[in-house]
This record gives sequence, C-alpha cells and structure tokens, in this order.
Amino acid sequence: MQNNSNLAVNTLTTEVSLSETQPHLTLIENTLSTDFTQNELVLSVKNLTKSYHKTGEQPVLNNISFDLHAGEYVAMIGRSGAGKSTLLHVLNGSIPATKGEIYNGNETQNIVNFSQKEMRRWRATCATIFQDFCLVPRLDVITNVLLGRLSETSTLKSFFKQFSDKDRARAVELLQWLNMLPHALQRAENLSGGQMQRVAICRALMQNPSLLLADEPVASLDPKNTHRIMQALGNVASNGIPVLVNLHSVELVQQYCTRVIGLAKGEIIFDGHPSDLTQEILNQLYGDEVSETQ
Ligand SMILES: Nc1ncnc2c1ncn2[C@@H]1O[C@H](COP(=O)(O)OP(=O)(O)OP(=O)(O)O)[C@@H](O)[C@H]1O
Repeated sequence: MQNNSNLAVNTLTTEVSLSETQPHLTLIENTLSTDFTQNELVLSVKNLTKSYHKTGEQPVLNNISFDLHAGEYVAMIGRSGAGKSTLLHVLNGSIPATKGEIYNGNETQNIVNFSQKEMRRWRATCATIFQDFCLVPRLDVITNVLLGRLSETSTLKSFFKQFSDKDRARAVELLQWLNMLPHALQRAENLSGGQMQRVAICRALMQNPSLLLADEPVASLDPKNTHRIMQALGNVASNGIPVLVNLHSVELVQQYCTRVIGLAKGEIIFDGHPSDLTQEILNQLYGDEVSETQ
C-alpha cells in the first residue's frame, strides 16, 4: 500500500507549487467541511467539576460552565496548574469528570455519562492535539496523518495501511495545506518540533472533527512556526470547527483568538474578547507571574 501513498503524493506534488514560507490557505476551503452554521452551539459545559483525589483537597476544576460555538477560536489561559490540561482531557473523555454535564451541541445526552462505545465515538469527533503530539515515530508522515481515520477503519486494514483513495487524497491535501507534503514519506521521528506539530494538526483534521482541542500547541516553537500554527488553527476555526487552545502567551491570544477564558485555581474568572483583558484581570490570573506572560 506504500506504493499507493507514493502515487498520491507524487501526483499532487507535480500539480501544485510548494512553498515553505506560506501555508496554502486557499486549500483549506476544500479540505475542511462542517455542517455547522456560524455561531451554532457545538459544545455546552455545565457545572463541570474534576477532583483527582476523593476527599479533602480543592477540586482541580470547580463548577465550570461555558459554551463553544461554530467559528470560535478560544484561548484558555491561566497560570501553571490552573487546570487547563485537565479541562481538555475531561472534554475529550480521556479522564472522567467528577460532576457536571457536557453536551454535544443541542443533544440531550450528557457526555460525562457515555458508555465506552459512545465515548470512543465522541473522541473521534473531538480531535485533540496533545503537548507531545503522540505521533508514531517509526511511521512516515502520511501514515501518521491517515491514522486520524482509525476510528473509521478496521484495525486490520489500518495495520496493513489499507486506507481508501479518498482518505489518502485528503491526507495529501492536508499536508499540502500546511506545507508538509515534501516530508510525506519521511519518518515522523526525523521531523523538527514545528513539523511534528503540523503533522499532528493534519492528523486531527483527518478525523473530520466537530471540535478541535489543542494543549499548548506552540510551546517550544520558534516565532515563524508559532505564527504559522496560530494562523492555521485560526483558519480551522473560521471554517466552522471551534478551536479551544491552551496558551501561555497573552500576546498571541490578543493577536489571533476571538475569545479568551481565564482559569484560576480551577474556576473561570474571565470569559470575553481578548481586547477586554485588563491588567487587573491578568494580575488575578497570573499574580506575580504576570510579567513573564508578555
Ligand atoms: N493525573 C493527575 N493526578 C493527580 N493530580 C493531577 C493529575 N494531573 C494533574 N494534576 C494536578 O491538577 C492540577 C492542574 O493540572 P493541569 O495540568 O490541568 O494544569 P495546567 O493549567 O494545564 O498547567 P500547565 O500550564 O503547567 O500545563 C495540578 O495541581 C496538577 O498537579
């Protein structure tokens, strides 16, 4: 099947001009699609609480409520230990909530109560980019991207890399979009951090997600790759898929995001437009760390 991947890659590389400097933003129109209308409710979180320990200690997430709508590019900010990563893990079902409700759009079934099978289905639509990318180091880039279709492909077929032509074409298109097509046949373990991040985004989008969660996707990237990733996520959002991203840079939040949620000790203390973040709120969020965030 490797030959088929080769064929798809070769065909496309001859048809498009490759640039390492500017993502092919126009391709995103053909690459992403959602059934959402702008501002449609995609996720509703109600009174969510998470405690890692059964008794005594303050919960890591304490009675959190917010909605996410199509087209929103939302940053989650707060000092280290505020609960940002925990929130993403609870939202995508990889760790259980202690209390509260999470609804997929206007559906009435609470994700917190999902069975294992329902949770697998939910996790297929709630794509998450973790801090360590979770790529398979010894597999090539395009296969890593195709693994985003795992939930739709039988284990045996994916083991033998038997992905459909349609999936392969889409993987090529996504890699092209983030200028990673020239690396399509390279092993993931040989990529730079910025390149791995782009592959992780392509794999997440291969899932056809209804929601994209990203945990510090620009940590340890250089300025050029940082802006490339922030811009790419913004394009995902403007194509209707809401993006919730944990960030440490207030400057990036103000430059790219349409909304910011500030978390302190597991509670939301700000939810609004980035331009409404005042010094007072930043002081509440970061305390003594505030100067390090800018
Ligand atoms: N598996 C776990 N078991 C117990 N406590 C945990 C676990 N994971 C996280 N915590 C605790 O929960 C709190 C919130 O951690 P979390 O990683 O969600 O914070 P964060 O805001 O993402 O921090 P950072 O910005 O440093 O990534 C911390 O006090 C952390 O020690």
